[in-house]
Amino acid sequence: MFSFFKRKKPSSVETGQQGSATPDEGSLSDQGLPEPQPTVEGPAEDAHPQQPLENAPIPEPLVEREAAQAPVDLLAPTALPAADTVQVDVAIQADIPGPAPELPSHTPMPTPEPSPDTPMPAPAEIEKSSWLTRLKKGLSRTGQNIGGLFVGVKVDESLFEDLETALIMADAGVEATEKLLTALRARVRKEKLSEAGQVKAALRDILADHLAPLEKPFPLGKASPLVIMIAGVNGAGKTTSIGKLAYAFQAQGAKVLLAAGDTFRAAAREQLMEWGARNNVTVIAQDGGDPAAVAFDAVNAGRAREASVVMVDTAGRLPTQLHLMEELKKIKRVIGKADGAAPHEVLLVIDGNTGQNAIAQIRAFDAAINLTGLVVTKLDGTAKGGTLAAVAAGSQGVRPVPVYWIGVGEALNDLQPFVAREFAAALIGD
Ligand SMILES: Nc1nc2c(ncn2[C@@H]2O[C@H](COP(=O)(O)OP(=O)(O)OP(=O)(O)O)[C@@H](O)[C@H]2O)c(=O)[nH]1
Repeated sequence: MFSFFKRKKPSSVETGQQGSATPDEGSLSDQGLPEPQPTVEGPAEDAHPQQPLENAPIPEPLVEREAAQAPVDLLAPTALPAADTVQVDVAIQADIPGPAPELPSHTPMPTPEPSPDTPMPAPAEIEKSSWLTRLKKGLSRTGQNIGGLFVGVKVDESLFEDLETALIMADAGVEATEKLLTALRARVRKEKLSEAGQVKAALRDILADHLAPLEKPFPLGKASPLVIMIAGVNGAGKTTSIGKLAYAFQAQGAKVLLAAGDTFRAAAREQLMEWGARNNVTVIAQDGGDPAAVAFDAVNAGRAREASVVMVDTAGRLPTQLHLMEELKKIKRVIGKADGAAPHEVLLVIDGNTGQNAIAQIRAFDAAINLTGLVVTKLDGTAKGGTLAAVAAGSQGVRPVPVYWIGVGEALNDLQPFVAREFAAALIGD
């Protein structure tokens, strides 16, 4: 549910003020880039006091919004803002309370007195173990299907046959399944493994090694601002992931700026603004118009404000919608006009429930915009998780694009870096 943004009525907007630099590629030709046009600042009334809003020409509707001037108390109960017009084509009140973010549940529990003999786990350890529990829970369907095969059985050919079926059912695909089972048979022979538990441990190691090439730390400090373009099919979790990443990057000390490049769906822009408010970061938005313009302005704004990260959201699209795939290529090209080395990272967000279709998505988006990484969401619920094994195997000609993060829920800390060993353990129910 989106909050209603209360329109702040700026007392004035500077006459003739233009909005975004147009992303029209004609005007962004190699002959010379247009000077980035001034943008309408969030708290515009202080900046441009000369002319009443009613009489002012409506500027090109670029909005640069300081998402929240007062830090948002993430744990505070949500006070619904007074419902008013949703307007983002002029300055928006900066201190609108957004809805409370989904935070890890904080159920008050009676705290037992720590015994002097019992070492207390460090907060980081608690956080880690809770993440692993959630990952395991998210992948429990596959975990039970595969892990259950090793209970009370002999190590014989029928175990391998059942494993083959379970891996295929988990969306691992034929290539990965064959590769994994060939390696497992060889290990069983070589090490003369006779216990089902030993075979399970061997499978976990082989799977972890198989997935390891997909594990890569995200190069947050590679450039400044690091421009990250985010793409994916409709509803994959792009905007939500951007919000979670903004939170995570800020926690690492980064200064984040967001670009509402999904100009197709108005609610997506508002959704991103909510995330901006929650994280207290600037959001560059435009009412309708060209997503490339928003991206272009955001990169320039990021540089001017010395942001360390600029994340550009884009509208969801299917690889079969060729004109929309062309639009995505254009956004990428125009970002490159604002900064020759950008976008530094091009991420595809994939819904973990998509199964083998994820492979087709990766192939198509990779061909269009040359992906640098994946974010796999919704590995909770019905996701089977084996798709990552298929990606690692280069199934159906897919390039094994690194998986930077995986998501197992809607809470802020439900998106975490992909760790092959943890994922492999969860997949086999360990
Ligand atoms: N269960 C679960 N839900 C998620 C996860 N990530 C995102 N979602 C939910 O998925 C839904 C769609 O997420 P969005 O971020 O709006 O997806 P989008 O890709 O930006 O959508 P479009 O802009 O329409 O293409 C929202 O309800 C999110 O809360 C996840 O890891 N687990």
